[in-house]
Amino acid sequence: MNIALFGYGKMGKMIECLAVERGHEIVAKIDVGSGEIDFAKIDVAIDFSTPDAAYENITSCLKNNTPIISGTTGWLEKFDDVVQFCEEKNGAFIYASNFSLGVNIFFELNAHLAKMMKNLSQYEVSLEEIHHTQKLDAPSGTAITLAEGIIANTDYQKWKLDESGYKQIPITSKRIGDTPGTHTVEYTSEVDSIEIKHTAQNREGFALGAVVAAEWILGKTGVFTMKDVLNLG
Ligand SMILES: NC(=O)C1=CN([C@@H]2O[C@H](COP(=O)(O)OP(=O)(O)OC[C@H]3O[C@@H](n4cnc5c(N)ncnc54)[C@H](OP(=O)(O)O)[C@@H]3O)[C@@H](O)[C@H]2O)C=CC1
Ligand SMILES: O=C(O)C1=N[C@H](C(=O)O)C[C@H](O)C1
Repeated sequence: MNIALFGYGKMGKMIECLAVERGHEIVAKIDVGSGEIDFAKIDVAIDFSTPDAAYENITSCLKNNTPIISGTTGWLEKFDDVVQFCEEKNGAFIYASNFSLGVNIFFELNAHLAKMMKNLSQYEVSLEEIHHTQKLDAPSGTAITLAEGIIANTDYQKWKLDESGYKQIPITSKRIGDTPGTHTVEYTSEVDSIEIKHTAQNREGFALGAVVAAEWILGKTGVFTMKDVLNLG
């Protein structure tokens, strides 16, 4: 499969290694200021760029009938526009705030726990995410997905960075060294606390998930999620 990488930073480089190991060819590495793109030779594109660049990268792939996998976080105010555009173009698109198998299992666990906690008003929920100091967005996309999973299964109505409130989930974001990504969901009462936690040891799980998603989407049309790819739940 011929893969184009939009964004050739920490993730782009890791994806290149894994994709080549799995027998794919990287036919384009698109970074800031790259010239014209020859879409004719691209089977599928993978975008791990920046919050400012993702929308343009994704829509240019859809305009050129190129399936696109995006893991870039921090641009989701335009997500609905992209979904509509993908449908208009009869294109193929997957976004995931986190491509790792472990985090996608963690998302299922989070939803299940939230259902169990729904009527237990003595517990209050909070989220914490820790990432490396170069990260541009906060809270992390993964923390937002976790908060949305709790909102969908309880009476909580929204999340807020660093702020508790009525029916509101507080998210704390910490930036420490080179931390690849640690997410904790905690329910606390007067007498105890329940905690579930996912710790990425490195970026390999994210990169492998993105390559698996690229392999999976070839020949399909529509807007999909990692739940479709991994056949979870
Ligand atoms: N969904 C998931 O599983 C994961 C998501 N992420 C997300 O992926 C994104 C990238 O992460 P990471 O690789 O660590 O970040 P990096 O900063 O290491 O890499 C981003 C790259 O994108 C480049 N870039 C900037 N503008 C454009 C553009 N217009 N088109 C193409 N590339 C561009 C940057 O170039 P320059 O440095 O010159 O600006 C840089 O090389 C982030 O949003 C992060 O949150 C990260 C890990 C896992
Ligand atoms: O920027 C990162 O590094 C990561 N970003 C994603 C996020 O915002 O959730 C996924 C992962 O945690 C690493």
